[in-house]
Amino acid sequence: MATTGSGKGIVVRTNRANEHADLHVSADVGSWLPRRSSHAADWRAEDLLAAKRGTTVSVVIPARDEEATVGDIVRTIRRDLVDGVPLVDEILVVDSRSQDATARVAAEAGATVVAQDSVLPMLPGMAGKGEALWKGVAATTGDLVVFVDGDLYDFTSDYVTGLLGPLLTDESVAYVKGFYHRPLVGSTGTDADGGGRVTELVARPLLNMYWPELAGFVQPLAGEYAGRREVLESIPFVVNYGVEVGHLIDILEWRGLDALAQVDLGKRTHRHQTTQALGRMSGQIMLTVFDRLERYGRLVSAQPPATLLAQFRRGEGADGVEREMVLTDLTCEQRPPLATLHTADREIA
Ligand SMILES: O=c1ccn([C@@H]2O[C@H](COP(=O)(O)OP(=O)(O)O)[C@@H](O)[C@H]2O)c(=O)[nH]1
Ligand SMILES: O=C(O)[C@@H](COP(=O)(O)O)O[C@H]1O[C@H](CO)[C@@H](O)[C@H](O)[C@H]1O
Repeated sequence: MATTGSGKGIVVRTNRANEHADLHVSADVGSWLPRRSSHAADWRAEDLLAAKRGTTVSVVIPARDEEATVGDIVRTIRRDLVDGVPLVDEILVVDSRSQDATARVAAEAGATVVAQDSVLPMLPGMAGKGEALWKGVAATTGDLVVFVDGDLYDFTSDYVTGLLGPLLTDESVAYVKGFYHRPLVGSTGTDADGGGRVTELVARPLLNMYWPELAGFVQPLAGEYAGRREVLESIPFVVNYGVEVGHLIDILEWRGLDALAQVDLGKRTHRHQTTQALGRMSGQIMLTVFDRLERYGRLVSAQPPATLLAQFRRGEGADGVEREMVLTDLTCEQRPPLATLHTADREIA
């Protein structure tokens, strides 16, 4: 493994599998990394309060069946950043068709709670994380919007201050992604860096192939990120798990790499989905990437990709296959930029 310093602090190692020892990311990525990467500890809440100067902040937490974790997340933000250092003006939990006590737990913890389908009710409701986020932007008013997943363990409020730092101190920054070490917590133990499976197996390779400008993002699918409202209301939201990759590509294409930043939030532990669920997530992300490849003219496919995913699991079988077949429609449904909705429609948000 060859090692070369980029001259900017990050150590670059070249994988032994390559004969070409002169591999390197683009000069744009090399200069973006030190300029637009920071650490949560760089952004103290007291300093950000001075920088706030009337800028309002909303935190949006998408939550589907998160009764076990959403309460602590809300309480921590309220304690530290509402009652403590008043950086946050609004905490909204979007109850995403939960079947458990998510709404009650979140409300008891001090959040405003909306049912996903009650926002913009004149529109037919849709399922998915991106739908919850889009409705969350519609139902809040903050100049800056911070997104925090509702399934986090060991959440600390410096996730929020870290994400707000670049936005409150540099008006040229439009959107900030968190990054972290991502343990994979299993029944037999924890793999310290085994999490982010869809990131490593699907999103990172695709983004490096077609948008190498984004190669510097340590966690392109991070569920913790923040943006300016005028940006978030000007881009479409993929209604499913394609929402994060869609945002990154759309903002890069619209505002350029320098409008994007990332902040090291330390470690992130969350509830993991099954491999089959991540298979469906992967399909949604791939269809979002293919949609953007066509949209931005980077690839023209002779035949559009199919959207039906067939998966197999133990169960009654037939035709010699002792498995159940599970079919999922992965269609990349999208919500339009909120700014394109008529004012009258918005007033019911
Ligand atoms: O239809 C959905 C799917 C997910 N989520 C929420 O979005 C966050 C991230 O989803 P999930 O944990 O399923 O994704 P992962 O982190 O495993 O990739 C969590 O707070 C979920 O409760 C949601 O609000 N609606
Ligand atoms: O990053 C990933 O590979 C996936 C799955 O994470 P794990 O393998 O369960 O740690 O998690 C992320 O992806 C989703 C799709 O973008 C986001 O919505 C989640 O917030 C994020 O946790």
